[in-house]
Parts: sequence; structure tokens; C-alpha cells
Amino acid sequence: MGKGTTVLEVGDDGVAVITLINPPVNSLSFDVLLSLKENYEQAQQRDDVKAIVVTGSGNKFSGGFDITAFGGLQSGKMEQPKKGLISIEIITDTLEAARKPSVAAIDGLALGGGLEVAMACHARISTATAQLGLPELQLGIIPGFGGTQRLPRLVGLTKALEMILMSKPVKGNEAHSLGLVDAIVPSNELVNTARRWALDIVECRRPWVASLYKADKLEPLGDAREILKFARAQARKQAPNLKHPLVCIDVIEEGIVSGPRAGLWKEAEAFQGLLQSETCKSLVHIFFAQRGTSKIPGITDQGLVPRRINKVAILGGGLMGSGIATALILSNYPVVLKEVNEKFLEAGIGRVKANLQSRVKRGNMTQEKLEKTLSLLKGVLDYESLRDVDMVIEAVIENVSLKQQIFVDLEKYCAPHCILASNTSTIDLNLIGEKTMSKDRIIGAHFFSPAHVMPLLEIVRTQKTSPQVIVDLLDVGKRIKKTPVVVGNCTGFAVNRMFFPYTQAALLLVERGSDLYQIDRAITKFGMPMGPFRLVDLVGFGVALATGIQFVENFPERSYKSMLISLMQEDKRLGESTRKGFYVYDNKRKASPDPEIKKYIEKARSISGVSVDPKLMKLSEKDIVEMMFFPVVNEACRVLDEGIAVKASDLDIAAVMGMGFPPYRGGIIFWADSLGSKYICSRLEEWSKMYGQFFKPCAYLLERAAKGAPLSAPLEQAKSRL
Ligand SMILES: C[C@H](O)CC(=O)SCCNC(=O)CCNC(=O)[C@H](O)C(C)(C)COP(=O)(O)OP(=O)(O)OC[C@H]1O[C@@H](n2cnc3c(N)ncnc32)[C@H](O)[C@@H]1OP(=O)(O)O
Repeated sequence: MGKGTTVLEVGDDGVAVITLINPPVNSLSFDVLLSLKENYEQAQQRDDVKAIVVTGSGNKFSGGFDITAFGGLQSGKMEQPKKGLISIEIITDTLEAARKPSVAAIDGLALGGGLEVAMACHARISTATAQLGLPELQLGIIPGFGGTQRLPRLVGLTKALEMILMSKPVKGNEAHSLGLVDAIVPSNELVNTARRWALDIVECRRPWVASLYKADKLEPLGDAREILKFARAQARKQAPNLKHPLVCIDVIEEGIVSGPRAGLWKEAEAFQGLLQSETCKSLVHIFFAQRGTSKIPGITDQGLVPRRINKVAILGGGLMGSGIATALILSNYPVVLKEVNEKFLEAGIGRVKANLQSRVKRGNMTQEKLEKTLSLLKGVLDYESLRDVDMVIEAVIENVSLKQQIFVDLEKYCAPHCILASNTSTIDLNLIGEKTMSKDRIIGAHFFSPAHVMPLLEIVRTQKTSPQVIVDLLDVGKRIKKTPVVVGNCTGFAVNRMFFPYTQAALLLVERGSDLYQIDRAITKFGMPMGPFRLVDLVGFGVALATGIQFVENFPERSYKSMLISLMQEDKRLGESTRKGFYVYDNKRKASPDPEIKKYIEKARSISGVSVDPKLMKLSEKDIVEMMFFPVVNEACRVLDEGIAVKASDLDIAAVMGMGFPPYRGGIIFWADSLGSKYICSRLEEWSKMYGQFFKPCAYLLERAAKGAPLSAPLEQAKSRL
């Protein structure tokens, strides 16, 4: 059976309506594209057809080219169509060059190839809320159905570059003011308006525009060159490791300098090349991995319906609590914020206000909306006000006995159905709930700071957490626009388990002679937002030490015990907040290296009893990256082996969204598999001989390496490769 189709219906008015049908988003599979071509040709031939309307089924135009086909095209299982077949033969020479005019009727979304089909029509009618955009760069490719040529001609070069390079869609209303669509109508009038518009074109009451040859919106060549030069500089600065944004700019330039037809050919060539790139493979993996995190075998396939959460309570108005409260009220959840005294409560509410105010300052929220959002927040000091909430999220300091007492109290005051969640980032949930009888409704809701900004939500289930409670929290996560990763219960869960060896590797290397600023530079160049030392400065030494202790206590055999951070803390160097950490900070928070650090390193080195290793003093960037990240891979393997994560791709998302691992490398395990389990294992073995247990490969990694199996393959599959 084919994948999707189009349907042609001819009305008495002489308009042929062609509907794209490929749920859920009417993606453009080859079947859909070939069927679209056939129906266009039929409409051309039929005497009873005067004009054409293209629309999508289920109130959606189209989400673009079928991303599920990428894998087949990349592996060679599916044949690449000949160059230009779709963008030139179908979209340009069949759709745009047709002898009968066509109008796109856009509801819901027109993204990527979807918008490119719409731009080849001779006019576009849209609803106000539809999303229109070319987000291809997010997938490591460029628009490949003529978008690089038509969008600049419809909206001007500057706006087109912004939309394409930032993968930023616009809503119908904005698209209208930009000239991308010709009229905005309500959804129920969409197709009829488009029909009339198409007939008006036939009768010359409306212009018949072929976007590819429109030139009035294009800037003069000299100006265009300047704009492109600026865009190139920005792209190089923002994503120095990525080539495809620069390729995209070259392709756009070709169309402006040599004409749109030449631009189309260059686009087709570049598209085919980029489709095979590692960047594209990695980003497509991330696309599906991200959607896969909310599919949990045994939980989300049981037909459970999420219960309605009407009101949420947050315990603790510190940095985390106030961030979580902000995230919730921003998605219209009424929130009760509980603190222990007036002073803390006021400070907590103040933080939420400040979070919202920064949105107003940046122009992302009106003052009126701020007031309305803030009215959803109520501060309280007692447990009485928690009687009618459906979920509590505890976000107090990381202190086991305090948390245990809180959960006992919650059990007393909250309704029996109320979900009892903890935002702990490291502590075992069984310990937190030890003194309660409510173990089935205890769950971890681990947010990342700042909680109203960071996209990840680590959902921690214990053996006893009921599937219903997991489904409920998944639903809340979706409503507050977080990507969930559901993990099992242990010290540090998935993200901090991976973070720990990362920080430890950095400390081990500097104690043995590597330059800490060089480590930070190499790691930033690899694609992390900042290096490990700059990061510790940012989160603060207090947090780093508190989490560190949890790990050293729980995993002593593989912890590298360094006193470096403690020694600096004794001298009140606590990171950026004190203007001194591994770096020194000026008034503008600009970080500069500090020669004084040597002193602390030497002291820490003598406490650890290690000596400088000349090899580690002159590590290459590649070696730094591997010595920093292979221990992370090793820990990720343990997390998989212990069943803490259900699938490898969940850890890829956890690394990308929780640690800042570059998405264009596909996440931690995907990246590791690109290097091979054998190679990683052999390097770790080599280092463990020289530098100790910290690097020792775990059983899972050893087993995979021995079989030459990828780390991401499910256990049975890896075994069956024998
Ligand atoms: C040649 C061309 O220039 C190349 C292209 O067109 S490349 C494609 C460009 N298009 C895109 O990048 C859009 C990608 N999709 C999205 O951003 C979002 O899915 C969306 C905004 C369309 C919908 O978002 P949302 O409502 O949150 O639903 P979401 O869960 O993401 O998607 C629903 C389902 O549609 C699938 N889907 C979405 N877009 C798809 C596409 N283009 N192809 C195939 N499947 C797609 C998702 O994988 C998901 O499947 P699942 O239910 O099995 O997990």
C-alpha cells in the first residue's frame, strides 16, 4: 500500500480541488507528490476544469517532505529521485507553469515542502492561525522544492533569510502583511474563498503571479550582496561547526545573481548532497528521538487517559520552585506557592514576577498579559491551602530528612488522588517517600534551571509509581511545552549521572597537567554551549559540591576525588556569583582566565597524590573531547544496562536538552555509535591502565565492543548479532 495520496474533485463552478491526504500532517511522500502531479495533469486536460485549488485534509495543509523517507534515502534502500524531478519537473514545470491558475488554501500548517508547494501556486489564502515556514535547516538540509528561490521573491531577502536560517515560521496574519499570503479568512470559508480567487484569476480580476519570476520584493544586487555577507558572518558566528546554513546562503545568492532557474538547479544539487551529510542524519535522528520520548512501552500503550490537573502546588519558592511556578502559570495552571515564612514567600513571588517581567522587557508579553498570568499564582504559608490541589511539586533544598517530613505532611493534607512529585535532581525517591503509604503516587519531576526556559523534564518513576500518575505528568509536561524523558529511580537519574563523569574528567585532567582553559576551548569548539569549568562557575560551586557528594557516596569505585573545588570554595571563590571561580568576571560578566588558579591546582594535586603527566599537558583537541566524553558514554551505557533509561535515544535527548550536547551530533549514544563501541572501549581501557578506575569500561560497553555491536541496539538485538 502506498503512503498517502491526493484526491481531485471538480465542482460545478469549474474548480478542481486537489486535497493532500497523508495523516497526521499530510507529509509529502513520493506517493503524494506523484499523485499531485497526476491530478494536476488531469486537471489541465479536463475541459470542465478552469482553475485549481490545492488544500490539505484534516485542517492542515502540509508538514512538508516526508521525514520518514530520509532514512531510506540515506541508506540507499530507497532510490534518490533524479536531480530536479520534484523541484523542477513537478513543482515548477507542472504546478507553477500550468495553463490553468492554482490557489493554495492553507489551514493549520504549511511547513517545508508544504509551503514550497503553496508558493508555486499563483495565490495563497490562509487562516490567521496557520503556521507557514521553511524549517529545513533544523534537519541539516536546505529547502529543496524551490523555497530558497521563491521565499525571497515573495517576502524580500532579509525576511526570507531570517525565516530560513532560524527555521522560524510565521503565523497567517504576519504572512499576510509580508505578502506571503494574499488573504486571511476563517477556516470554514477557506476553500470557497480560494475557489472564487482562482476563478477571479481566470477572469483577470486578480493577478496571475508566478512567484519564481517575481522581482519587485528583491533588493538591488548591491544591497542584496551586503545582506548576504552579513548573513554569512552571522551563520559562521552562531554555528561555526555547521556547513548547511552557508550552503543555503550560496544557493539563495545564485538565484539572485544568475536567475531563479539557475538557483533551482543549484538548490537541487545542494539538497541531494546535504541529505547524505552526518549533520542531517544526526538531526533527523533527534527529530524522531524527541517524539519518541513520550512513547513508553507498558505505560503509554495501555489506553490510559490523563486525568485533568486543575491546580498545582509548589513547595519552595527558590530558584527552581519559582521557575517551575512560572512555567505552570504561563500555561494557565493555577498555582499555589508554599513557603515557610513571609520573607521567603515574598522573595519567591518576586522571582516569578521578575521572570515574567523579563518577557515583557523582551517584547514577548504585554503588561496586561503579565497581570493576568500572575493572578494565577497564590502564595501561602500553610498546608491547609493544599487540600484541593491535584498535584504538588516539592522544590526545597536537597536534604533527605526535610523532604521525608514534607512528604509525610503532604500525605496528611492532600487529597488521596493528588500526585506527589519531587524536583530533586539526585536523591533516591524511595528514600524521600520512605515514611509514607503513598508510594504509588510519588514521582520525580526534575526540571532544569531556569525551569521556565529549559525544555527538558526528567520524569522519574519508581517501581511503585502507578502508570496513571506517569501518564498524568506526561500530559502536564506536554501542556507546559517540555520534552519529557521518563527514567527509572537511582541517584542522579539520567542527566546528572551523565554530567558527573563529565565534570570529574575535567578535574582529573587539570590535576594531571592539562590546561583548564584549553579544555574549555576544545569543548566549546566541539559544540557545547560552554566548557565544563565555565559551567561550574555558572551553576555555582555549592551546587557542584552538593551533587558531587551524592555521587562519591553512591559510586565510590568510579569517582575521582578531587579537592580542587573545595579548596577554591574555602577562599570564597564560588563561581560567577562571587565574580571569581575558575575565571574572573568583570562588571559585564565577561570571563577572563585567572593565573592564580595554578596555586589551587597544585594544592589539589598534592592532596590527590598525583603527578603531572607530560602527555596530558599537550593533548590535542580530539583527545580532550574523547577523554571528557567517553566517560560520559560509559556512564550512559550503565544507565541503559540498569534499565534506568528505556531506550538509547532517550539518553540522546537527555544529553542534548539537559547537558547542551550539540544536537547536530545526534546525542551522546548516537555520536558514540558513529565512532564505534570498539574504539571507545579500547581508549577507555588504555586510559584506565594509566589513570585508574575512573575510566574503566563497564560490562555493557565491553560486551558491545567485543561483538562490534552498536551501543544503541536493544539488548537482544545486540546479542543476536553474535
Ligand atoms: C524538500 C523539502 O524542502 C524538505 C522538507 O520539507 S523537510 C520537512 C520540513 N518540515 C518540517 O521540518 C516539519 C517537521 N514537523 C514539525 O515541526 C512538527 O511535527 C509539526 C509542527 C508539523 C507538528 O507538531 P505537533 O503537532 O507537535 O506534532 P508532532 O508530534 O511533532 O508530529 C505528529 C506526528 O507527525 C509526524 N511528522 C511531523 N512532520 C512530519 C514530516 N514532515 N514527515 C513525516 N512525519 C512527520 C511526527 O513524526 C509525529 O509522528 P508520531 O505521531 O508517529 O510521533
